[in-house]
Parts: sequence; structure tokens; C-alpha cells
Amino acid sequence: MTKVPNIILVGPMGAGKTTIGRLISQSMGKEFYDLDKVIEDNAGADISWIFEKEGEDGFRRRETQALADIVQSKTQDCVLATGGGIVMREENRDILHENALVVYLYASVAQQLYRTSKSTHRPLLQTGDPRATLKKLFEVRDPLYKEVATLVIETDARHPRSVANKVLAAIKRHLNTEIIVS
Ligand SMILES: Nc1ncnc2c1ncn2[C@@H]1O[C@H](COP(=O)(O)OP(=O)(O)OP(=O)(O)O)[C@@H](O)[C@H]1O
Ligand SMILES: O=C(O)C1=C[C@@H](O)[C@@H](O)[C@H](O)C1
Ligand SMILES: [Mg+2]
Repeated sequence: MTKVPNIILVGPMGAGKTTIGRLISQSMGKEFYDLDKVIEDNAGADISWIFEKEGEDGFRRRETQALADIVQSKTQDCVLATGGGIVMREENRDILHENALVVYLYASVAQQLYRTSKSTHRPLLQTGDPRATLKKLFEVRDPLYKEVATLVIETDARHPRSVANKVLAAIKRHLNTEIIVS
């Protein structure tokens, strides 16, 4: 049976990377990491605090370090949910290309807005017009998500479990191997 590589989920805020990543890691029997959470644990502070004290640059430095640490030294058998801005640095895109099967979870700007509207922990969305912010980010980032992704999965109008099943089926087809779905 082919060894299933690390699976890394990319996509905009609200695409469901954290939610779907957790579900597919359980089904595949892999360790789950959420890069935002790893960054917060390493810093001993939350993302809003890091943005406030160190700016977005400081956060991006921490993000690259955390990504490199995980792909180089962790189990090599994990599902990793990234933050929405992971594709902004070329060195991150290189790491993604070289070390994993990358899945882009696509969500329309309307869905991103709906799914992020109930929480306030995303500093980039603490603006007067989060829809305009999401749209601007999407225009820049959508081509970059596509550049790093092996698989693109549409998530609009789908329940998280159904998105997870679609991801698992696509990975299985891609690797032409068996994946245990519980
Ligand atoms: N397919 C879906 N259908 C409906 N709601 C969803 C779906 N996927 C995720 N959600 C909900 O949307 C919200 C955001 O999801 P989640 O935190 O997993 O996104 P994310 O991609 O990890 O975002 P971020 O980049 O900010 O970390 C959560 O409340 C989650 O329950
Ligand atoms: O889209 C982004 O740039 C971000 C997304 C979140 O997951 C966090 O990584 C942080 O809030 C930045
Ligand atoms: Mg997340």
C-alpha cells in the first residue's frame, strides 16, 4: 500500500481548514496539527496579541518557523490545517510543494464572510468592511492556493462531514490507494 504523505490544507479564512482537517485526521488515523494553534502555543500568546505586539510581519515569521518545524521534525504522518495567509511567502509555498499533498479548500467570499462572522479572533477581519477585506485577500491569494495545491475541493453548500468525505475520496483517487474511512 502506498504511504500516504502529510496532508496540508490551505484556503481562505472560513474555508473550514481546521474543522475538516480534524475530521480527516481522525478518519486517516493521522496526527492533527493546526498551525495557528501551534504558533499560539509556541508564543504563549494568542494571534491577536502577536499581531498587536509584533505586527503582521512578526506573525509571518512565526508562521514560517512553525511550518518548517512541523514538516521537518514532526511525525511525517500528519494532517496540518494552515492559516489563510500561509501562501503569502514564497518560502512557505516551496515548503508546501516539497513536503506534502496539499489540498485547497475553496469557499466563495460570501461563505467566508458567513462562516467568519461569528468570531472575533481573526485580526485581519477586525475592519469596518470584512467583506471587502475578504474579497481583496481572495483576489491575491486564490491563484497562490491553486499554485501550491494538488487537489481543489469546493466547500460551499456542503456540510463539514460531506466536505471531509469528498477530500478523503479525492486523496484516495489521487494516490490510488486505500484510506480507512471510519
Ligand atoms: N462546510 C462547512 N459548512 C458550514 N460551516 C462550516 C463548514 N466548514 C467550516 N464551517 C464553520 O465555519 C467556521 C470556520 O471554520 P474553520 O475555523 O474550520 O475555518 P478555517 O479555514 O480554519 O479558518 P482560519 O483560516 O481563520 O483558521 C466554523 O464555525 C466552522 O464550524
Ligand atoms: O488569512 C490570514 O492571513 C490569517 C488567517 C488566520 O488563520 C490566522 O493565521 C491569522 O489570523 C491570519
Ligand atoms: Mg483554522
